[in-house]
Amino acid sequence: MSEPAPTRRELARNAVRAAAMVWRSAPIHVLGYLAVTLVGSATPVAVAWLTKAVLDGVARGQTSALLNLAVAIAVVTAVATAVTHAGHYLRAEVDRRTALRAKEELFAAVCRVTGLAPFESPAFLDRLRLAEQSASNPGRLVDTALSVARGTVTVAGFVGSLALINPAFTVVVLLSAVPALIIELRMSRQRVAMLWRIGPAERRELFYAHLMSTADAAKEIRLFDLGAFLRLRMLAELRTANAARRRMDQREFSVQASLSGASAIVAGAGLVWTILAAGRGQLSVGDVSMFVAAVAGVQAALNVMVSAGVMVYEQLLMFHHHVTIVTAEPGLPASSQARSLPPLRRGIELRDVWFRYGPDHPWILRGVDLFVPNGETVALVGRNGAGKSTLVKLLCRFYDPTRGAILWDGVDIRDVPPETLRARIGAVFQDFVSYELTATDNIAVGDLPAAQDQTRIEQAARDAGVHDTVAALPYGYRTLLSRGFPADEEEEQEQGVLLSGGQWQRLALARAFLRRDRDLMILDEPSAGLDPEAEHEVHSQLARLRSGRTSVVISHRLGAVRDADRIVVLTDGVVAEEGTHAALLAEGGTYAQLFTRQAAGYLDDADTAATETAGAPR
Ligand SMILES: Nc1ncnc2c1ncn2[C@@H]1O[C@H](COP(=O)(O)OP(=O)(O)OP(=O)(O)O)[C@@H](O)[C@H]1O
Repeated sequence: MSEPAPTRRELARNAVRAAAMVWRSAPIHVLGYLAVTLVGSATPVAVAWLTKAVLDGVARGQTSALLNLAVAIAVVTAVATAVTHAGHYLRAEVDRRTALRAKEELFAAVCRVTGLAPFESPAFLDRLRLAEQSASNPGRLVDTALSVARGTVTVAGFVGSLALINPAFTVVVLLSAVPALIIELRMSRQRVAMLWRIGPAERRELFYAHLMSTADAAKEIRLFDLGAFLRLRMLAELRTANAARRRMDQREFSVQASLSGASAIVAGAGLVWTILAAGRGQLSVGDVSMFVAAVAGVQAALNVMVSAGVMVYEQLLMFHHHVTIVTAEPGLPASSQARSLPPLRRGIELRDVWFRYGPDHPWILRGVDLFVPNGETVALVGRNGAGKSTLVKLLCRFYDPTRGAILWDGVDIRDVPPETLRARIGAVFQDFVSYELTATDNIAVGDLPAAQDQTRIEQAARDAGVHDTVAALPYGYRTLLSRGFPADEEEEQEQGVLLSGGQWQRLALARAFLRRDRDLMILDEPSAGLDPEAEHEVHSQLARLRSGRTSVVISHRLGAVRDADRIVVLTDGVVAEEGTHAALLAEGGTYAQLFTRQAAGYLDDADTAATETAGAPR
């Protein structure tokens, strides 16, 4: 798996973008860093000059000025130390500020993604990981750019001296850096491509490591004794990634060894020429020593420049992942004529909706025609995998139908900005999220602006039947619902608490109650984790909430949906049956079969109980 490398033009644009980001994030610190770097590079020269003056003074016997010179050397040395420390601090601050901005940009873009498909795409997830990595140390760009600048100054300084002695050889030394640059650039492209290739292995390694270190999986891992199995898998992924990195390092090592050999040959040839010229009396001993120093200086500086240039290039290749995500379209195709969405009046229609999760996936919906009238409750039932949750995801426009359309009072929902549509929907999803936040926050996420009002939160909790539970927590609504984080020190909470599955389910319901004023309420298995009494209570509450509102309810507990205005049975990707509970029972189809089987299960239990009671010893 590889991906096309960015073009030169794209890289140039990325360079400007990266420089602008570093500059905008920390202009003062960047300037400060430049200043201390310049001062830092000037101090050795100053010390050298001052030392020379001291030595000359000693030689001439002018000891009166020596004290001042000694103080000057001490001051310059102190300045050199101070600017080194200041440089470290400023560089770290540039890193921190730029990383903050890069992360802000990156995750704003991630949150802008409108559909769910990218989060199920390995390419997107790999890119996101590399983009995060590229944001972790952006100050390196400044450093490497400075190294290039410093190298240029050194090269310019030595090239002058070298050219005076042997102009032709100067050209040879300079040209010898060109193949090195080309080869190193190719290596850095290969390195970035290698990082892309090992992305899935590294993500799997993280996945196994995460599994082994979180409470969610701890029970099963211990009961099924999965520790060694997961650890070995994690290590296998790490070995795969290491092997790819090692191969790359070995290739780089052999290339760099060859390049060093080539530089040594160039330098050696120069030295031979110099010695011969000195032998012929064309060069003095001083010229030979200058020549040797200048060749070494130019080669060392060119090396630094090439490595720094290559590092900038590599960083820009990595930064390309950041730019790709940040500048990507938000996902679902946007209509050219975005329409507003008036409150629902007539209803929502699914017109010949076909859907599959990808071109190589099976069809899940195969031409669903369905009308959800305004103010009515439609219950979706069907066997596992029939496509009920998928249909609900299409209603929220997490995906677009592959064929057909969903119309909201006749308006195709693809013509409406997704956030406008979603603002009109309240939902409890089958796989709702248990946020490791306080109880208040766990409810407030249902409607953040409205949730400023604590009484609304408490009312939603009351409606969901969870108020008493929350109020009885050690810190009431402020209690942290997690044991994985230290609780709020200001509140003097020592550690958070955990809720039971059914209590979490009720909190998720409270979130939905906070959005009770929305046009469409989606309830996907809203009572899955509740005990029978709680289920009855919640369904009665939901029935009150739904009354006069449009809702789509999914439940395998058919007793809970029998009161729906319309029950729709999904089978093989189409609406197989539709009607009221009574009508569908009378029809004697799939619904009647499912319902009677479920009811028989309850009856069997009752019968057993009755038999046991009857047969109990008198
Ligand atoms: N994100 C996804 N990518 C690929 N396939 C998916 C995805 N989500 C669901 N599926 C597949 O779509 C089919 C329908 O799943 P869906 O969750 O809609 O069924 P359901 O009727 O809600 O089932 P259940 O009653 O078990 O909750 C399943 O075969 C499932 O494997």
